[in-house]
Formats: sequence, C-alpha cells, structure tokens
Amino acid sequence: MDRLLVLVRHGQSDWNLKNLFTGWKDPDLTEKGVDEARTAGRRLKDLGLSFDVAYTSALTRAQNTCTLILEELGQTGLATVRDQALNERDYGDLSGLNKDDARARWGEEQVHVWRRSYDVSPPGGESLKDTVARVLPYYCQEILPRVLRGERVLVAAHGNSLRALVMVLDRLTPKTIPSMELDTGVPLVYRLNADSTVASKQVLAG
Ligand SMILES: O=C(O)[C@@H](CO)OP(=O)(O)O
Repeated sequence: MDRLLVLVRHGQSDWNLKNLFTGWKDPDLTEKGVDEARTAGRRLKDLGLSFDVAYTSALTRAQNTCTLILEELGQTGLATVRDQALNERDYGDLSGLNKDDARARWGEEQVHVWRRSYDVSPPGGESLKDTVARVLPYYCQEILPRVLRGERVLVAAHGNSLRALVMVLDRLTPKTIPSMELDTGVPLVYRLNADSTVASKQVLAG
C-alpha cells in the first residue's frame, strides 16, 4: 500500500518579500509565490502523483498554494480541509515587525533564538514546542489515519507548522531542529510504513 503524505510550504508571501514576521497575519502570495506554487504542482505531476484529500490552514497564502497545486494536477475541486490547527506558528508581538529591525533592536542571537529554537517563545507568541503541541494532535487524529488507510494526502501549510511535523517525522531533536529550514513551494514527499514511521522522503527542489 502506498501511504503517501506530501507536505509543502506555501509560496512566497507578500510579507516574506517584505521580510516581516508573519505568524497568524494573513498576507497573500506574491507573483513569485504563485509561480512557486504552480511549479510545486508541476513537480508533483511529473512524478505521476495525485491525491485523495488535501489539508491546509485557515490562512490565505496556504489555501491559495493548495488551490494552485491542485489546478496544476488537474484536481481542482478535490476535497480540501481547512483548519487553523495547521496555521503558522503565532509570532505574538513580533508579528508585523521587520526581521532586520528586530535584529538591530534585540540582537542577532536573540532573534535567531525566537525564530529557530525549540522552546523559547517570542513575547505573546508560540514556541516551536507550542506549535508541535497544536499541530501533532491534529496530525495524529485527522491526517495520519487517512494516510495509513492508503489515502494520498497533500498538506499545504507553513514554515514553522511544517517544521513541527517534520521534526516528528524525521525524529529531529531540540538540538538539531534549529538548523532545519523549509523552502517556499518545495514539496516533501513522504511514504510511511504501517507503523507510521517514515519509509522514504524525497525533497522536490529545483
Ligand atoms: O514570519 C513567519 O511567520 C515565518 C515564516 O515566514 O518566519 P520565520 O522563518 O522567521 O520563522
């Protein structure tokens, strides 16, 4: 049985381009982001992949990425579940601030800790650990059972909500997760074993 799970971070957003902390704010894709989403769809199609269900967040940039991928696959109208459990990590008081301005104000090191550490939360926001605690139950209850039944599942979400999932799938640790980056619009193609561990992983980068 092909237990297929594809994770893809949304294409470039307007606030990615402007270098702003985004979190639960809701900017749309840039033109480049639209291209990245379409390219992701074409790469999946070139592999001969298609899906039985798609999951995305409650945020526009992920939803539109999902729609564009499905268009490229000729699967417009596929059953798609939108849930805020898959939203980006909430950046709290940092949301809307420029990342370079934040570095100038609080220092490179502190900003890196807020962005990439496992358990340090930005003021008013979620740490990656908090994000794992939100995303993982949703994955285990809603997504994983479908994959294990042999449904082919696409998840279009966000840098940090997907880092939370990849951390679990790839068995990364609080020490190794800080160096793990996800590029916009690059699908991660996982095949799972019956016990939900990873059988294979393919990164569909250029
Ligand atoms: O701003 C954000 O919400 C995220 C993703 O774009 O940024 P970072 O890579 O700094 O976690």
